[in-house]
Amino acid sequence: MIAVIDLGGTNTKYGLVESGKIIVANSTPAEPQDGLEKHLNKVVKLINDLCKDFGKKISNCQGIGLLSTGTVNSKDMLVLSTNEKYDDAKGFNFKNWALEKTGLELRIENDAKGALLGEYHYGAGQGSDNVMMITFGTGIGTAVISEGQLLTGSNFFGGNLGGHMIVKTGGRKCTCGARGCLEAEASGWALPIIAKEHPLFSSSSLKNETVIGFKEMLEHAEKGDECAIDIRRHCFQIWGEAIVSYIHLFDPERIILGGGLMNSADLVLPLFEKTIKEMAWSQGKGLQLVKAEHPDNAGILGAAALFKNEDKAYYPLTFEQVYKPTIWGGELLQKLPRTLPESSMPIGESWEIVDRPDDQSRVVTGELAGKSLRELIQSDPEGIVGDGHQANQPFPLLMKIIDAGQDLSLQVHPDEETCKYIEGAEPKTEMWYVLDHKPEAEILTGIQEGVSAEQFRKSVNDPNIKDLMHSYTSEQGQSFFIKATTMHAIGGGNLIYEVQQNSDTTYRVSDWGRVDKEGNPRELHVDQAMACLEHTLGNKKPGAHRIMPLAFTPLTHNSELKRRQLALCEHFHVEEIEFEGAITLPVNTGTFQTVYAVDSDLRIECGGKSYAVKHGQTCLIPAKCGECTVYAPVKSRVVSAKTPA
Ligand SMILES: O=P(O)(O)OC[C@H]1O[C@@H](O)[C@@H](O)[C@@H](O)[C@@H]1O
Repeated sequence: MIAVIDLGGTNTKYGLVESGKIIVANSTPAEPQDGLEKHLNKVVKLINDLCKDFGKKISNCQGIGLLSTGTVNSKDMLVLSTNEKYDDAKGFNFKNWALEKTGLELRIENDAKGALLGEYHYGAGQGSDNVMMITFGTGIGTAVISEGQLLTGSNFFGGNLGGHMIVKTGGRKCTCGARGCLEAEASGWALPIIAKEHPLFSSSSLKNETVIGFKEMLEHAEKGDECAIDIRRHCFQIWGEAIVSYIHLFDPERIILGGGLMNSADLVLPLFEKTIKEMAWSQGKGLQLVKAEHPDNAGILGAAALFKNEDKAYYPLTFEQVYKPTIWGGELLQKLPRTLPESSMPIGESWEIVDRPDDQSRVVTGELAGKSLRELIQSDPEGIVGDGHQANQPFPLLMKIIDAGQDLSLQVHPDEETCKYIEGAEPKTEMWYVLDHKPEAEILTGIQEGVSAEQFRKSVNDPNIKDLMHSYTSEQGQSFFIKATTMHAIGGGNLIYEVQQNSDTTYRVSDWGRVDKEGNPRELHVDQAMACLEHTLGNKKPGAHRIMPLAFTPLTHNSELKRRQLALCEHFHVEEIEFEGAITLPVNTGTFQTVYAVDSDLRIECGGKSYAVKHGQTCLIPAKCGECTVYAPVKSRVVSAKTPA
């Protein structure tokens, strides 16, 4: 979502835009007399009020897109001159103001260029890369896009000052200081002057009008008023000739016409077309003359389009796996359609999504291929992870597949509280989803009720310590919630999908007497484990946190779609979705979401493109990704994880 401000001469428009759609827009009178900063602060407050309706704050936006009258240096975010509006805009540090006031990045552009950007991306300019826009309003604004780029020039007014093209040598004095500019000879602000100076004005019906604008001039001419007819002839001649000059200068494929004059488009367009035919090079062959599609809101859309480049980069991301050989690794992973690396020890873990100092997921497909998850988060934390995420914060979760050829150690992970007392410890709550298992494979989780911490510690070298634990026979599709400080061990013969807090802290109490080829045992961490345990047992919290499979709950009329919640805690929300055909994932939830393909290859459609997710692969849908539809050719399950709302 982008906050937008269009500082006009009379009114300031403001609003919220998401993916080229105006969510809400409003306007407030411009107050140049009170100074720019005061006015901008007021507008920020108004935008914040709009955000509240969506349960958000302005700081949740991706940035502020701002349009200003006058010449705008869009590289350094400065207004260079305003031509009599908001004198104090010149030299004002818009960038710092936005950062201090809202914490947001700001982009700024001239208003006529902004309106063209709006039409180019979301309106009458779509499909052409050589477009000019002319806005006939109080003044006459122009902007040019040539080969897909906004024309800038050496002083940022390239293509922008079409209203100040001199059309009459030694003509009327213009607001810009020159004489005979198009604006001075035929614009909204010049019309009353032109009328009053006209020799027939004293006998004209225009004399009775309090305001003489395009509308009045055209109406009176239509009724046969001689003075209005002559002014109309004069204006159309000048405008038509100016357009011919623009065609000769910029060679556009399409000219978009906007502003108040276009309320009479049916009259105006044929007259312009006639002049072009008579006077333009090659009679303007192939040139399209069109009316603006967003007469009132092109600026609002264009201000948001200043962030468009960042907007469009996201799509469902798949990553290279990071493999971890372990002493207990197995061979169930080999059943998945993937090539495993050669290794002297069997692969125990496949890290599917990871952002840790020593291990990084790297994107495999699309224009972000090769980028690490860290790089992506650093450049757009909220776009990848979700609202409020900071660039220096790691991805909150870690997803793994654990291939247990043998029993893993009997172990425990610390929680936030225990980590305060153990240097370097990181909290780790995890959940498991049994993907596959050998017959008789087991899971141990939770110490039996009534067993004291002391009794447990005395048994750490006893092979029968298993008897002090709850044990479960593995079942495909079964899930376990392993809250930090819960003692557990994954038994040999299990293939497990794990969603966990981003941590690598494990305290082993027993490795079942296992040694490596050289006869060395792995390190144990009994003291630290007991510190975690005492916390649990001391508080007499239940030891086991197994989540029994819940009854399937159909959520839609489509009885083919079944969802069940696997784990819901402060760190993650994991669910299993079973479906055949297509499901559309919710968009703009303020968080990323991951999709693991449990049973078959999947296809995800996003932004008109199709992305493959192989059976056994995890796909990350960034927070600011567009709408995604997941297709499964046959009845399939996915395990989807996200951070809770
Ligand atoms: O310490 P070992 O036995 O290698 O087991 C370590 C593994 O334990 C599992 O229960 C999970 O928590 C994994 O995330 C972890 O990597």
